[in-house]
Amino acid sequence: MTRAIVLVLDSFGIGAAPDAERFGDAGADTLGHIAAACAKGECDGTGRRGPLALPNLARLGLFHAHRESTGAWAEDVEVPNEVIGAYGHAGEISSGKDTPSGHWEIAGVPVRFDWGYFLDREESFPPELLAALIREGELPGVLGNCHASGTEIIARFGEEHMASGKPIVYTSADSVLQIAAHEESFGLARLHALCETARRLLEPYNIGRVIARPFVGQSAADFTRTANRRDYSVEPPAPTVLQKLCDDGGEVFAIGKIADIYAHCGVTRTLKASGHDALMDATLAALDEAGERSLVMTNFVDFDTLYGHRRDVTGYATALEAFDVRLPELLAKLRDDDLLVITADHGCDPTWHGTDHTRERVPVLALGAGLAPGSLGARDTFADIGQSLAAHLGLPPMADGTSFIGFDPLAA
Ligand SMILES: O=P(O)(O)O[C@H]1O[C@H](CO)[C@@H](O)[C@H]1O
Ligand SMILES: [Mn+2]
Ligand SMILES: [Mn+2]
Repeated sequence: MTRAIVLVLDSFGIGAAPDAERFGDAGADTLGHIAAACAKGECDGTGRRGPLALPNLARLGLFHAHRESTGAWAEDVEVPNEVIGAYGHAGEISSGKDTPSGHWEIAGVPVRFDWGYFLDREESFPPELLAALIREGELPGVLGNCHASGTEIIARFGEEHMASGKPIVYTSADSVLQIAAHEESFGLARLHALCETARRLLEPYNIGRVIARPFVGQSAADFTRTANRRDYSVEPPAPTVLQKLCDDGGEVFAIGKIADIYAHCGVTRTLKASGHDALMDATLAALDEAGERSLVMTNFVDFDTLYGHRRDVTGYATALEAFDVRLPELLAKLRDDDLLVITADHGCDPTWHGTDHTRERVPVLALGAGLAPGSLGARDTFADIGQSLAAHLGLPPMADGTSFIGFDPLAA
């Protein structure tokens, strides 16, 4: 039985990338800075205490990979005597540090072109774009029109939005246009339709994603975003390993945001779930069903959305530890020739300035498929994962990446 399981811990970087300076991110280190905050007791509180405890990820080689990436052990973490996984750290060759670029590169298709960006922090969108959105969406106007953190902007404009019917349109350092609107007063279906209109109007602007950001609540004090977020991504620029597997008769189980991120290209089954426990449950259920030549791929989004962008170090540490506790359930389901890969799509250091992603190297933790425990070293591109998946699943080689299947750390 040849199957592959890829878990993307959204935003879990393990140290600044060599080109981080270009992004204003030199020195960023999502894992390292979370561990340092835990070591100082800054993350003690409800539910957790003390140094960052990730014993299961550690046995797969997480802390070893982080040390190879940064040159130093994460502060006060317990390093296991024995590592069972093949571990490495990978840099990104895609031009951006956004979610689609990271995921597509993981699947063997780096983004070499430059995305369009709305760079101005205020009055961010071209007037003609907003005019078309207002006209086609039959809107009384829009609010926002700036760079913002999504929770902060609904607190700032949510009440005015409910009173006026004007949706909140904002962006970030990513190639993205986001629309926040109240699920009840504006309507969820109407928000989704508006995002589809925006997706069409953005054709000339080369923007990666439109994101619908519905929320509920009555006032700034209690507005809450819901799980009905939807991402409208453009299609990957070339067939990913997901697509190649589908085209070759295999199955791809896309769990959580995965289907949206790949614009539904190369997906045979979509499983939605909200929250990391539900995402892990869906992953385990998919593994029970997945047959020969299946890929099960899950995005654990809360690391990024609830903690990284919110600069919530304690929340991030707590979520990592909760993920680690669930990991043995998944390991118990692996068959001998399954390949498990745990990785990330970019960083989002919760101690960093601003609220954007950080350009970082990501962990590549691999288990199974006859891989010997030990270091896979520094990988130049996330596409090494896609190339390895292609090799493992019996597909022709991808154009990018170097497979680590059969890599012998002792010979390297
Ligand atoms: O601040 P929120 O709305 O969570 O948005 C963040 O999430 C988007 C997708 O990762 C990014 O572009 C960033 O702006
Ligand atoms: Mn992401
Ligand atoms: Mn993000």
